[in-house]
Amino acid sequence: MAIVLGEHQYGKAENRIVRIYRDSPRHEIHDVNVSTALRGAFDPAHLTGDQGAVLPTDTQKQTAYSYAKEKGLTSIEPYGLTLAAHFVDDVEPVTGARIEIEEYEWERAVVDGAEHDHTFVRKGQEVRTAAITVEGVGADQTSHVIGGFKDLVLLKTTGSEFHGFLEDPYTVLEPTSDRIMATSLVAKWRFVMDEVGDPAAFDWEGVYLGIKRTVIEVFATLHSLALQQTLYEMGKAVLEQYPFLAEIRMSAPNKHHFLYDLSPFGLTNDNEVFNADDRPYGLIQASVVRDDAPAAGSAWTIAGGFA
Ligand SMILES: O=c1[nH]c(=O)c2[nH]c(=O)[nH]c2[nH]1
Repeated sequence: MAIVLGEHQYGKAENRIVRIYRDSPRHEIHDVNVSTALRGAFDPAHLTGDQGAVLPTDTQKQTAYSYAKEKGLTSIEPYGLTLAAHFVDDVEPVTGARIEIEEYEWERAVVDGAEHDHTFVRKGQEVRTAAITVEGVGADQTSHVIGGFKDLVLLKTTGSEFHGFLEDPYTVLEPTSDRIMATSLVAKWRFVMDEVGDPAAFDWEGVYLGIKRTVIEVFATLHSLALQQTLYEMGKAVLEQYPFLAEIRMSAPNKHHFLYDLSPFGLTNDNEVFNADDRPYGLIQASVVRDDAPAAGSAWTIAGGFA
């Protein structure tokens, strides 16, 4: 029996980078949280404490900030691709890099009925995400981009049913033909990089907004028989809209709203007053996949299963 070093990676987590474009009086803001992770032959650092191959996490941080200026930071996907490719291409021991990014959106403050040039109000909606993996060198190099969002909180007050489910001795849930449906949606979609083409010329912003719009439209307009059905229809609509997406993975907590019992007060409750239950929550997860899509390779892989 021998005890050996397993998979490992290292990097600087959660670099909170705010990039301002101030070339004109109308400033632009990009507010992101960037995590880097480098993979390669870093065994000596663990086994003997030899740092010869280790590019410090501090250097990774400095590079992430510097690239926000040097290479620009507008769309998070190409920024992540450039940063990941730099670590793999220019830092000898690095064979793979994964960059995870969250973006916090700001909207312009409105002053005297007009959008302000340099004052912003944080948007309370979803957080945009990206996970970029670059591996290998030269002609063997592969790049993966997963776009996404989390915390997109959606609620509809009708147009949702849940009945006809399997019942056993422990089933107490009443069927319903009219309920509130609410979730805080997480979605991640995988780009087919050959079809994206030049990342610098691709419309990352338009695609992001288009996916979000489609997801919201399906949630609103589909008369839902279960959150499972809603997820599938959302994913299908997104893949139909964008042929360069291979798959979409979604995680949807079912934020239960239970009708509150007002009968002790002699009141009827015709789907008007609910208790918004915090936990436990149903957790519905589904992926929707194009069956001829290229294999995912390491696009989703998190080394060592580290969270
Ligand atoms: O949309 C739903 N899907 C379920 O699987 C489920 N289970 C449950 O108790 N409520 C719901 N709602």
